[in-house]
Amino acid sequence: MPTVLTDIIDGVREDLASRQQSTSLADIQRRAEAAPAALDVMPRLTAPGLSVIAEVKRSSPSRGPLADIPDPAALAAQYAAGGAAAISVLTEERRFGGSLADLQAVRSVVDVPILRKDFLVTPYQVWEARAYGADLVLLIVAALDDARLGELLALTGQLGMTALVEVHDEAETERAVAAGAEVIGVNNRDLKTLEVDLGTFARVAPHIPEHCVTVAESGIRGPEAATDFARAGADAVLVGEALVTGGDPAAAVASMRAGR
Ligand SMILES: O=P(O)(O)OC[C@@H](O)[C@@H](O)c1c[nH]c2ccccc12
Repeated sequence: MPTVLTDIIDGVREDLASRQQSTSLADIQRRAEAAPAALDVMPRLTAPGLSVIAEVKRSSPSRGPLADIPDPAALAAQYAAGGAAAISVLTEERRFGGSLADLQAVRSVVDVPILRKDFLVTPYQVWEARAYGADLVLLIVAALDDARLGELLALTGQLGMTALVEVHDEAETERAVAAGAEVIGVNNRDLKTLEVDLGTFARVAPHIPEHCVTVAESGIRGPEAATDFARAGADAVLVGEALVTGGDPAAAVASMRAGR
């Protein structure tokens, strides 16, 4: 049955096919191997207090255009100044207005770990993430079967990166854990319908084992909400819209970190 998620992935696969025409897998692998080693995000995510993963996000299918962001590197530098544990850069073009050029631009100015936020369904995209300087990749359980999830998770580790494995319910959490996920993000937004239910995190988080890092994602408006998620078990929050639409991104990140 087609869902918003399958529609997005259809577009992602088309764009991927055209990139693969101009850059072979061997070429992208060479670039990945020549890139400086990936940064280890784990010490930052397991440090005491609430970590903030701050997102560079221009628009989204559910909310439409959010912010122009003519200079994603400047925004990322502000996030870093506010103490972001990692910076998420959307690279999906059609629905989120992102690009690999944004990832590259952010990489050139910050030395905090960077997450490639996209709909990764093939090994090529994982190599590509590393070639453009990513330290983490998003793997969405709802978009992958068990074999693919395991394959992409293993490749991510081989390339020295960390996977943020995204779930939305208990069954997906079990699949993520069985695949060996170490960092699990609970998305409050259902990617099949785009609806946000802020109660999702509190329902799903108890099913995440203690040894995993737990991230609350989507719909987090401010420091009070961040504190609520921390109390409900989040080690980190992933925030986009509230940071790109608020006045002072560095101060906004800092205030969310204070919520613990
Ligand atoms: O802008 P928000 O509501 O703060 O959400 C950020 C992030 O959680 C959201 O962008 C996101 C979570 N999972 C995703 C998967 C694909 C694209 C985007 C996302």
